[in-house]
Amino acid sequence: MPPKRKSNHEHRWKPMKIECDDGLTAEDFQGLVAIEELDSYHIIHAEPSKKSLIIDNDKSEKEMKQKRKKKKLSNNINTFDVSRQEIEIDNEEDKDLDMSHWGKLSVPAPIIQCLRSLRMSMPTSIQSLTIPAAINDHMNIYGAAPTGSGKTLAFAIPIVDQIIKEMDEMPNNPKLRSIILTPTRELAVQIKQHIDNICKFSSKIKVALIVGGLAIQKQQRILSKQKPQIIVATPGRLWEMLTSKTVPYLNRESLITDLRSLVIDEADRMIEKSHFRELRFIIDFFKNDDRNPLKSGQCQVFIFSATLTMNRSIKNKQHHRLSLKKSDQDSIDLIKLLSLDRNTVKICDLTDGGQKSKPDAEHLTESIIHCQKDDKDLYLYYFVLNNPGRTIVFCNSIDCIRRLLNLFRFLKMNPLSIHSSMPQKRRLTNIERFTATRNSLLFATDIASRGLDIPNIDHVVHYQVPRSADIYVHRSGRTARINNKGFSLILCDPKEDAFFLRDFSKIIHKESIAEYSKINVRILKRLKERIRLAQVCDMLEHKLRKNRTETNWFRTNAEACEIIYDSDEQDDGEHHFDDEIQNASIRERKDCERKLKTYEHELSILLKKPLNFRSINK
Ligand SMILES: Nc1ncnc2c1ncn2[C@@H]1O[C@H](COP(=O)(O)OP(=O)(O)OP(=O)(O)O)[C@@H](O)[C@H]1O
Repeated sequence: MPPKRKSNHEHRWKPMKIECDDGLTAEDFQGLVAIEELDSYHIIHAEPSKKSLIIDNDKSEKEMKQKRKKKKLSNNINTFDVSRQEIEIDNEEDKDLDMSHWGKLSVPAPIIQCLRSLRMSMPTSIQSLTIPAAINDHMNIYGAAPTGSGKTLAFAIPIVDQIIKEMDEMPNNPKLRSIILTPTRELAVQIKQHIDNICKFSSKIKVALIVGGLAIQKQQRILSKQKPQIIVATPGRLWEMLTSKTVPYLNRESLITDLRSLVIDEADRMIEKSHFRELRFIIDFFKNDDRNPLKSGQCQVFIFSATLTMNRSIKNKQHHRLSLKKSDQDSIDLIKLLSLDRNTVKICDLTDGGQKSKPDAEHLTESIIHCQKDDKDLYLYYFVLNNPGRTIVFCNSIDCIRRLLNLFRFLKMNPLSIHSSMPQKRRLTNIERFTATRNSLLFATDIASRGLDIPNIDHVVHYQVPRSADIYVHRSGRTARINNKGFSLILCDPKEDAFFLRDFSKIIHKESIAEYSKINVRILKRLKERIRLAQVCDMLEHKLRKNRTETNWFRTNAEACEIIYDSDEQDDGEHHFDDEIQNASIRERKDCERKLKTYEHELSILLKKPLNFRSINK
């Protein structure tokens, strides 16, 4: 039905005050008595023959909201009445799933229906161990389980269960009940999505994201307006908000009295130098109050990671790790640091002290290519061409990522990247683009090594050997998640090999990492020329960038000295900055541009020639 057209008098015209700030007097309005305005409308442009319609905005907005809500309901699982615990199931296939295993763990019906719609019928081992202890016995949980084994739901389900129980009692008075701390922003975004997925039965459960790199004002507004029961945060931004006292909802008193759970995800990372300061602030915030909710048991604590129990003497060997001061020794023991009574903590270690933090050999195939440092580009290119799919390549530095990104752009591989110097929004869109494309290549630093749950990553490549064993575990764990198969490849130069052998062998079982065998020397030779050309193009482009930066520097300085600067034309003599340098720079730039064009053209011809990988893979 088309919206009803309204006559003029039905609209809500409002008198408007005439402002005369611009020096206008009433006389200037020449007999005009008053102005009225109408702001609650929008115009729908009809077909050319018909007139446009003015629609009452209040009403149409309402209608649109209702429509949106209806659509949302039909897309998701339905019904919001938690107490009735009846949720309609959209998909006929889901009805046949046996969800009884979750019921046995005391998971409430609304969550089970969400899990059904996600087609998760069987709890994972860590979920089976921790959920009943958290829900029924209200234990604090200290959980170590392999990467991709479902640790997020192991803490998310008890947190939501607690909120459901409370909603029955006081449905209209939301309070901040849970804070989840994670080391990276991307992980926080993902945890929020996981929780949203199991809260679809109720629009009343709100989860907010408090992370750096995105507008703080917007996050403050969301907190004030939505009053979320759950906050997923990175410690720095949370601390900033707490201390700025700009959001009344996030005040000291409410945290001490209202909070019912605190999660420290990737806990071993959180106690490393870069995150520990802010985490300690937050913990001290609770500890410095006589009513410390962590100590009293009012606030349940969840501590999780795949490498939580990994032998610390191995992890701490690396220089970049927390150099422990004597006074900080205790901080490593999070249970002690949080003032938890050990009798209230359920310790679940499914990793055998870190020996089994990765997916098992049945699911994760680990491989290595020993090569010279200069040949890594070639082997990486070979591997990616020979193994189509979703591949994430980890590097130890941002410079390395930038170089590889450029190189693989010249090779027309459409690479993406993620590292800490990138604007947050681009980090998130790059992950989205990587996830949305079946054959995609992402270069990443270790900000992407922990926790990220991107579906169906087929391969992980360690372009540089990671600096510690736990990083190796987390990087490799981006593939082979939740019983899927995956492949991890290390590119190892002789220097790294010595280090790898010395420091990793105890934890990683180097003997289980086989030498990558599918190398065809004939194809490798052909790829060599492509790599050489791409490297030359990269080098030339780098030179060009440098030249531009220098030119800009000259220009800025020339302008500062009030000297006329023209990069392309000869100066007429009187005021010139430094002709010789300037002209050399222009010549160099033009030479670079010409060479770059030639090499790019040569490379594009080579890239069109087919390579027959099929014969090797048979
Ligand atoms: N019981 C389940 N059945 C099927 N899939 C599940 C189940 N529990 C969790 N998953 C899915 O498994 C994937 C991995 O879960 P999650 O990210 O929680 O792993 P993790 O143990 O935290 O991994 P990491 O240590 O790498 O952070 C997610 O996509 C999640 O939705």
